[in-house]
Amino acid sequence: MALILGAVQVSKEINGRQILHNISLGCSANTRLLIRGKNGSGKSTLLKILAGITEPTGGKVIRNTRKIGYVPEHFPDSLQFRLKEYLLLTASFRGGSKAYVEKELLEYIQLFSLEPFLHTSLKACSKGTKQKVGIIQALLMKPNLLLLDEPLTGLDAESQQVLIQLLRDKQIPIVFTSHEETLVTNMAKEILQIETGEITLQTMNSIPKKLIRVECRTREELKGLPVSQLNYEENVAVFTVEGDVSDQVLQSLLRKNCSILEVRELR
Ligand SMILES: Nc1ncnc2c1ncn2[C@@H]1O[C@H](COP(=O)(O)OP(=O)(O)OP(=O)(O)O)[C@@H](O)[C@H]1O
Repeated sequence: MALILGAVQVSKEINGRQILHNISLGCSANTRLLIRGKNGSGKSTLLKILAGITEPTGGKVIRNTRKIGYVPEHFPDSLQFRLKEYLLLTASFRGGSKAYVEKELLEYIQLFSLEPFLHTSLKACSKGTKQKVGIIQALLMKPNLLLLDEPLTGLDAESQQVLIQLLRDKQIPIVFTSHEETLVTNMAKEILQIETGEITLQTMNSIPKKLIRVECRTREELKGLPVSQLNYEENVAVFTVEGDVSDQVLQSLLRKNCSILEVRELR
């Protein structure tokens, strides 16, 4: 699969202190890579290097796209804009029709319940609201790769679910850091563990399979879906799907007007 982003033996030294040592990784279309580690282990520094915000002092980064959506851990404090004004401005850099950009922005505003804050100055916005602005800003540019530093931090439970769902539907590679278990179980396909700037573990993460029970008129409705252990009787189908495709399967069934009767994680 084509490489979209790669790090080759990347190191970073700041003020004579080695922050990262020989980190290598690669991202292709299906990547959902979680960078995990204790506070101060070097996760944000690595993400900044991947995003091109800061340069490595050793090794190199290969970027085969220029459309990288980067969401920092902390939204900048010094911006002199109001919320909607800022998002419209940043979205305008992407080009294209203004009406289309506004429509898309409106959808994100509704999705993240930002209506009450549209004309609030960014400086006066809460941490969670600023976090949403950072996320929407990155998504509006239609990136080919997302780099997210602690994306769930500061978001309320409902907005966390909205974001997880949005990200799971994206067909682009996503590299993220998180201390939250929800993102580990719902999104990470691979985990890269770093401790004091060094990779200590690189592993695959299996998202639990799901058992789905659904009412549908004919067995044909299930044709072409990646389901297994299918049992169909009297308009009710019971089957299992891999965790990472379960959302797509559910959406496809809903589009066919099937009624979802049960969705259960299989551990
Ligand atoms: N600009 C800088 N100047 C000096 N030291 C820095 C700088 N940026 C990062 N560091 C140091 O590098 C180390 C790694 O920091 P980094 O922010 O990457 O950690 P992290 O794993 O993201 O931590 P957290 O989980 O707390 O967000 C820390 O010891 C930090 O103090």
